[in-house]
Formats: sequence, C-alpha cells, structure tokens
Amino acid sequence: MNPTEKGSRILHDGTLNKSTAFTKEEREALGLRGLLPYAVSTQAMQVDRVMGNVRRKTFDIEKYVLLNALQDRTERLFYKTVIQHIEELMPIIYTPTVGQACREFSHIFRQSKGLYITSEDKGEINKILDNWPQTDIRVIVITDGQRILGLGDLGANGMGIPIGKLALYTACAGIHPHQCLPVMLDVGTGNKDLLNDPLYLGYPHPRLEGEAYFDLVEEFVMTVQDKYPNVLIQFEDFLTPNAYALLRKYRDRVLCFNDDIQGTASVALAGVYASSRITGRNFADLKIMFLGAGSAATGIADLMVSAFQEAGLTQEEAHSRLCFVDINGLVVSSRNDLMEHNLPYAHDFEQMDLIQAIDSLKPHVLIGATGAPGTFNQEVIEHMSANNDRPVIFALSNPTDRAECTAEEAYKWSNGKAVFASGSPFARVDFNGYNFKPGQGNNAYIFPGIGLGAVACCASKITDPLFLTAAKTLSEFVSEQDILEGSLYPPLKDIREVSLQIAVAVAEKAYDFGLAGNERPDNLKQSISDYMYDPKY
Ligand SMILES: O=C([O-])CC(=O)C(=O)O
Ligand SMILES: [Mg+2]
Repeated sequence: MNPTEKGSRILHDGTLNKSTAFTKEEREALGLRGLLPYAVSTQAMQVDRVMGNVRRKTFDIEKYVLLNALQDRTERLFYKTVIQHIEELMPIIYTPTVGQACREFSHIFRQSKGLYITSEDKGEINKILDNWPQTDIRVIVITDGQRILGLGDLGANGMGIPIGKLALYTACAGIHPHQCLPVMLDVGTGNKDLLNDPLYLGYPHPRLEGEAYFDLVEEFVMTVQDKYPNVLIQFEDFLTPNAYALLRKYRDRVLCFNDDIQGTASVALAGVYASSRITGRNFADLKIMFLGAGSAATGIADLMVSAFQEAGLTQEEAHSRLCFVDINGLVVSSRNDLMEHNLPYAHDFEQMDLIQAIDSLKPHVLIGATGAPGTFNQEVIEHMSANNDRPVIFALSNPTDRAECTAEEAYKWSNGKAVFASGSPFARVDFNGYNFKPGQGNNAYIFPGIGLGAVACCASKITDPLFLTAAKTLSEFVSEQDILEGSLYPPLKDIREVSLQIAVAVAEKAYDFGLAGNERPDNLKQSISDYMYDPKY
C-alpha cells in the first residue's frame, strides 16, 4: 500500500483499492471510515459477489463490460476472480467475446487502457511513451488492427486484443499487470463502416502503408528497446504480409515473436503430438493438410518442418508431408499467385480442389486457418473419415462463428470418429453415447508461458526450438483422462501450472543455447514461480 495515498482517492485507484475488504484498522489508518459499508468482506466473498453479478447478466458482452470495469476499479479482485474461474471467464475476457468487444469497441468504450500511437506521431513516440505511468515494462502486445481474429480490419477497435492477451499474461503466467503494455498502432483503417461510424474512436483515415508504415514500426521498436531494455514484443493480428515482413525483420534483432504465426504453430503442434495417442499413428508418419495459406497455417507448417526434422526426416521429406489448399485450390508449383511463405509447400501436383486433394493425398490431419466459417462442410469431414479411422480435424479460426466447422458437426459427420480441436471454445458434445470434450487449440496455452520464460531469463530472442519445447511441454500435460474424452489439450483450470512449466522449459533451453541474459538460478522453477504475480491482498 502506498502510504502517501489517503482517503477516498484510494478507492478510485484500481491498483490500491480493496473496496469492502479494507479492514477496520486500515479504514482508520487510511482515512476511509464512513466511506464504505460496515461489513468487511474477505477477498473470497468479493469473488463470490462478482461471480453472482457476472452470472446475472444475460449477454456475454455485458459480462465483458462488467469485468473490464472491475479491472479498472479493483485490479487484484479482477485477477483473483479470473484466475479462480478461468474456465468460465476466459471466454469472456478473451476469445470469443473479445471479438465482439472489438467489433463494438468504440461503442462500449469507458476507461482507456493501453497506449495509442497514430500515423501523426512519427518522430514523437518517445514523448508519448513518457506519458505512460509505469516504467518497468516487460511485455508489450502490439497490433495495428488489420486482421483481428478472423474478423478482418477493425482499425483501432482492435485494441481489445492486446488488452485481452495481456490480461491472460497476468492471469495465466503471473506477469505483473504493471509490467504489461497494450499498444494500438493506429495507422488508419480500410474498413469503410468504421470510417463512416460517427462514434469510431480511431484515426479516421485510410491505412498508412509501405515505407512510412515500416518506418513507424521501426521507430516504435527502437524506442521501446531503448526505454525498456529487456522488453518482449508480441506482434498480434497483423495482416499476413506485414506479419511476415515484421517477423523477418525483427526476430533475430530483438526479443519478439508473432503470436499468430509462432504461438498458434506451437499450440497446433502440441495438439498434433497429442493426437498420436488417440490415433495410434506416429508423429513422424503423419501427412498434414492445411486449408488457408495465411500466417497461421504457414506458421504451423514451418514449425512442423522443424518437428519432423527432429523426428528424423530430412527437410525435403518434411516439406512433402505438408500441403496447403487455399481459396484457389491445392497450392501447387504451377500456380503464379503464391506468396513467398507458400513456396516451400508448392509441390508438383495437378491443380485440384479440397475434396480431390483429400482423396488423392490422403492426409491424416486437416487444419483449418481460413477465417471462413463452414469450409469444413459435411463432404469434407466425410471424405476425411473415409480415408482415416480417426481423422484429426482442427478448426482454428476465431471467434466461434468463424470456425471452419463446429465440434458437433465434426463428431456428427464423422460418425463420432473425428479427433477435434478448435481455436475458440466449444462445449462438450454428446454423440452416440459418448461425451466428447473438444480441446481448445488456442495460442493462449503458449504465449503466456513463452513470455514468462523469456522474461525470466532476459532472453535476447526467441528461436524456433523454444516454440518446439513449448509444444512438447504442453502436450505432456494432456492426461489419459483428456485423451479418453477426446481432448488434445489439458483443462484450462491447469493453465497457470502449464504456463509455469512451459516457462521453465523455455528458459532452460534459452540458458542452454546462450540466449539468456542473466545467471541460471539454482532452482529455476522456484525462482520463476516466486516472480509470478499473486493478486491476493
Ligand atoms: O486470439 C485468439 O483467440 C487466437 C489468435 O491469436 C487469433 O485468432 O488471432
Ligand atoms: Mg491473434
């Protein structure tokens, strides 16, 4: 408690406020007598009160607004509640409700959170960062809002994503909230509806592009590097070409990663590893097909190449196990509409559509990262099922209404054979006497732990082997019970332990590879666990 703060101001400072949990003695000492109702609540009672109010709301977006306000008002209570009820509340403060919150951001806006940098701020980013009240920043999540989940260009409304991701950094991996900085690089939007919305809060201009855009990002990266020397930058929800351009430019220079390319890759790989325990098919023998050839799908394939190589395949063999289908059909070498990141996977096949590709290449695993709902239709699932005893189906697009198919469709159309995971949460499904529990293949299982590990050892950069390690660590958390229920991921209630273990594994590797910037502690797990923020009063 800051001893200089006294009286009612404490109740209006979310970092200090304990509200009804202030004891009689604290109320006396802090000048709060009479400013609160008589009874003193424990934090546990406050959590119950919050949950009662959350559950009273009919719509998820209302629950989001309630929790968002709680975060401002009583930060520790917010985190205590989220951690204790993570399975119920993660879908509210994060995917899928955060998608709706972004769509409606300019309309539900209340208290500002995070930092906004616009095209007009060129040359002055340093000055703007000086306005941020905290100085010990360890993790930044930045977006330019151009590809928010599978929802497209949402401009500055995309700020909900850095806010939500960083709330998970704190809730799932214990990064202190004051060490987190959400950033919106508001360079305009190509979304006409937003530009025509009188309440739109963003920079109301077409997007900054080309050299001027990359110069602004460069100024940002250099400035934060200078101000916060060990900071981790997480690039989030950039459009594929920019996502790749920025990752290539910065991955070896600064401590950063792209969550949609590398975080999603790691979580998908973990699920594929775990799927072998259900299908009985060795990882090294798998053939994998992707629908969609954007950053998420190619990111997964690139990490799988490393994973296959580790399993004994040559790079060429690894590439041959991975194929892509996009809106124009199978990605083949004769096509002239491909981007650079697609080229290693453009094989010498005939041109064909998805169904023909499934029947002729016979993939064991089908991964959707399209942003296009309904693309895994009945025919697709039936053809996957005709070729596999247990077809593995990942519908990774977010939020829920963008998923390539629903959990129920996957189980129904495969007659209960599908091993299914999705980016957004789906409820359990009863089918043919079984109660299936779809796993949530969301990068939320990866980025908090990766970030915690990188921060703990002051890593200089995050290399692919660290994402491989994270994937393996995550898949080892999948229990026999999870497998029996058809889930490829551990329950969300274990996510703090999962994130801690990923952090330990990642930091171990960073020390081994000479990527760490501090001394390896004697007891790494203990030291990381001690660092983790605990929101109890
Ligand atoms: O935010 C999520 O739920 C996962 C993700 O990164 C995306 O879909 O872009
Ligand atoms: Mg994302």
